[in-house]
Amino acid sequence: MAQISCNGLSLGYEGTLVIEGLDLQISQGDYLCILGENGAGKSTLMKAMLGLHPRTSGTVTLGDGVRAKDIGYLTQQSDIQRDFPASVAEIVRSGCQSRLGWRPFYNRQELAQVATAMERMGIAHLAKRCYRQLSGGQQQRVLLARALCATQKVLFLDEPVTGLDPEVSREFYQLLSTLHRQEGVTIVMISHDVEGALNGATHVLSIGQPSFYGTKADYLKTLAADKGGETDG
Ligand SMILES: Nc1ncnc2c1ncn2[C@@H]1O[C@H](COP(=O)(O)OP(=O)(O)OP(=O)(O)O)[C@@H](O)[C@H]1O
Repeated sequence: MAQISCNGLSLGYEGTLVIEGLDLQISQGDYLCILGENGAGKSTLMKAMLGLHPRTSGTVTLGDGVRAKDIGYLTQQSDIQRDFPASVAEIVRSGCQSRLGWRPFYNRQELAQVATAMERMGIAHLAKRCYRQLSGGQQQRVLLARALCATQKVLFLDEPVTGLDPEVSREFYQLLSTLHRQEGVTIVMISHDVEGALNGATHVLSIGQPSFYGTKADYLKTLAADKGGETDG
């Protein structure tokens, strides 16, 4: 059973459609890379799958025990977020917030989860540091640890390596691959860094021209065939 299914999904803003009739199925252990030009509708699709953007038509169905609040979401960072005056531990802890309900404090299990997430992301030593004083790569690790506190199942990442240098990006992809391979976390990532992002991916969705949805192996075959066509012609 799929964790997330989109059927005939169309999305837009004020009468303008950005995505039309999309069919998609994401299952446990998939690593889906979403590609497309600026403005193609990638972030809008991610928000719609999280229930944060209204559908124009079609359906988004969550299954296999996944609810929207079980999805860890690492959004594109704005300058205001980068400048947030909180400690690393506070930011990571806020990943548990959706489970707090009316409780005023985090429980022992949640605090243990926060500590584990920081260990796994290699940022435990930064716990008391102020978030806005960290480097871009450290900040992304903090946000990934935060997203991990929200989920053990599914991670959504919107352009997570934007602004990071190639070495730090590589480390970040390695962290994601470890979560994917060793812990079976489903990963859905939007990226403009096609080469880096495709490395660990199992599936590709390309929105716009050319559009594609399928396994990475089939995507690479399509690309090779297109290139062959170009040289033949
Ligand atoms: N709040 C909004 N109101 C109106 N139009 C919007 C709004 N947000 C996005 N759009 C438009 O919808 C289209 C899709 O935007 P979206 O952010 O989903 O694209 P994207 O593929 O994620 O782009 P990028 O790669 O630049 O992040 C764009 O043309 C954008 O201008």
